Amino acid sequence: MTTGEAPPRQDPDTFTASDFVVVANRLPVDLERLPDGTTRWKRSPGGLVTALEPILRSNRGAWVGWAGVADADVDPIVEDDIVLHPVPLSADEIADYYEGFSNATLWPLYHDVIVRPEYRREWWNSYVEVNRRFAEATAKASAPGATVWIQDYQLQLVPKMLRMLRPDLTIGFFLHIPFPPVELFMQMPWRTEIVEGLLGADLIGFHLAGGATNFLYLARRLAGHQTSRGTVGVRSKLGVVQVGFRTVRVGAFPISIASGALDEQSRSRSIRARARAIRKELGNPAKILLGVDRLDYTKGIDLRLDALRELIAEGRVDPTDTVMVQLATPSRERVESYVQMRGEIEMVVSRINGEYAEVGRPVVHYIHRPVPRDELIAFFVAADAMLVTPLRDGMNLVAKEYVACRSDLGGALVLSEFTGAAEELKQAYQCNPHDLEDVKDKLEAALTQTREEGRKRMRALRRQVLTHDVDRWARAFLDALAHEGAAGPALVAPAETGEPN
Ligand SMILES: Nc1ncnc2c1ncn2[C@@H]1O[C@H](COP(=O)(O)OP(=O)(O)O)[C@@H](O)[C@H]1O
Ligand SMILES: O=P(O)(O)OC[C@H]1O[C@H](O[C@H]2O[C@H](CO)[C@@H](O)[C@H](O)[C@H]2O)[C@H](O)[C@@H](O)[C@@H]1O
Repeated sequence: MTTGEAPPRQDPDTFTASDFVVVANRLPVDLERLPDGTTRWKRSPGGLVTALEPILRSNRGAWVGWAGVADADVDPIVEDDIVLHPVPLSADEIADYYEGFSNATLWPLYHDVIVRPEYRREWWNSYVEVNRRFAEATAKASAPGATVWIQDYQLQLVPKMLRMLRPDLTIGFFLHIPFPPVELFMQMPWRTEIVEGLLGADLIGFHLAGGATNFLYLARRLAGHQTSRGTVGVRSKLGVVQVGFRTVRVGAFPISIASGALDEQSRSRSIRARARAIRKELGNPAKILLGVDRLDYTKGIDLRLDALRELIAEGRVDPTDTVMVQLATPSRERVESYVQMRGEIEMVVSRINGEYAEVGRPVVHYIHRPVPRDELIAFFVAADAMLVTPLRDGMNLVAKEYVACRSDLGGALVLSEFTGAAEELKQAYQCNPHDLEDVKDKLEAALTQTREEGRKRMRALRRQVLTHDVDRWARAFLDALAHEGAAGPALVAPAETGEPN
């Protein structure tokens, strides 16, 4: 999407309702207020936007979402054939619904309680109120019989609210973050409301089969519905929940990237030249390590830095010819756990540089701002090892982007077992991020692999990423959503809940 300038405005009374509507907390672009009082649009952060933007553009649909700043009273706009419907949020709602319930309650709870979730009633009330506003905006934006695809943990009540407003719609829901183990989900004071909110959809998608199975168990136990039993397949063998006369289907659909387009971009002469220039600017080190993340405590940025520091201290990595680049997009900067984590990461960066850098030759280059797309691709092409070490991550598109950019079969991917991507990218150097020795060993293995070993692994990784792109993900989900429920598997009554299977 073109950004940087004010997009054309559209009279709110003249836009037509759409047959295909995506609903997400954020629009694909954020409104930015400049010091001189003018505004402009810039690409919003995160993998959800990376994945969905190309899909919506090719389907000429509508996108309902927040413009990223408080009280943005913006009319619907059209850009690249997508109608954008901004949903306004007040400063209090940003604090309570977005920073509070979404990112200080749900986000840590669904990411294995890496930090302690806070359960506050005023945050929940705001979450309900904002979900209602999204449901109403979506009802207005949708043509009769339209297909609506609701995204992610910020909007888990919208499926039920929307169904009550518009029973004519076909409603899909996709969760981009992990769905937690049952025993963690049971902490949530509003657990039944959330399960029932999601069950307003016709199809509920997760990245992994495990999340779908956990949800089926909760639909029996908390909402008292009959469900199918047994494993859910990947892009196949959906689970079912019988909600009165409605059948809700539940499945695993691992998300991906526009890998073909990225592969092509990364082969361009200008990107190759920029990758060489980056190496030169870094002082022509023998090895470049790269991290690319939103600055989030789930991403394990601190532990990859700890691993590097210990490898240097043990003489296993030479700081005079190894450079690490950590690109970190600012994220959720007013949430306390994010403030604290930023301080900790910046301390480790300074510590490594304090101990091992020479004047003009830092060991770790840390850039705390988003990098333009072409520049990011050049970094992927330049990096000898890509470090993806989250403690928990729904998918992690960065891992797939790196692989898509390595048509030269160079480079090596170090990948945490606790990412969704690890289920598909088996030939990466997979590590347990809770075991620092394991992270160090895998990092060292990645840096010392033979050329042949590296090529073999990268070839296999590329086969996976190039054949399973974001189009295939969207097609699998939308085909399943369109499919008129054929006879499903046998159902289990709520009384027989048993253990999560
Ligand atoms: N510093 C950065 N500059 C530009 N883009 C970034 C940066 N960090 C991450 N991104 C992009 O944001 C997306 C992150 O997606 P993903 O890895 O799935 O994690 P998440 O959605 O949790 O942030 C990727 O498309 C990645 O290229
Ligand atoms: O909107 P923000 O609060 O700034 O956060 C950005 C996005 O982060 C999360 O991304 C997730 O989706 C990716 C694509 O499916 C997945 O690869 C990654 O593992 C997830 O963390 C969040 O889920 C989005 O809603 C946010 O927009």
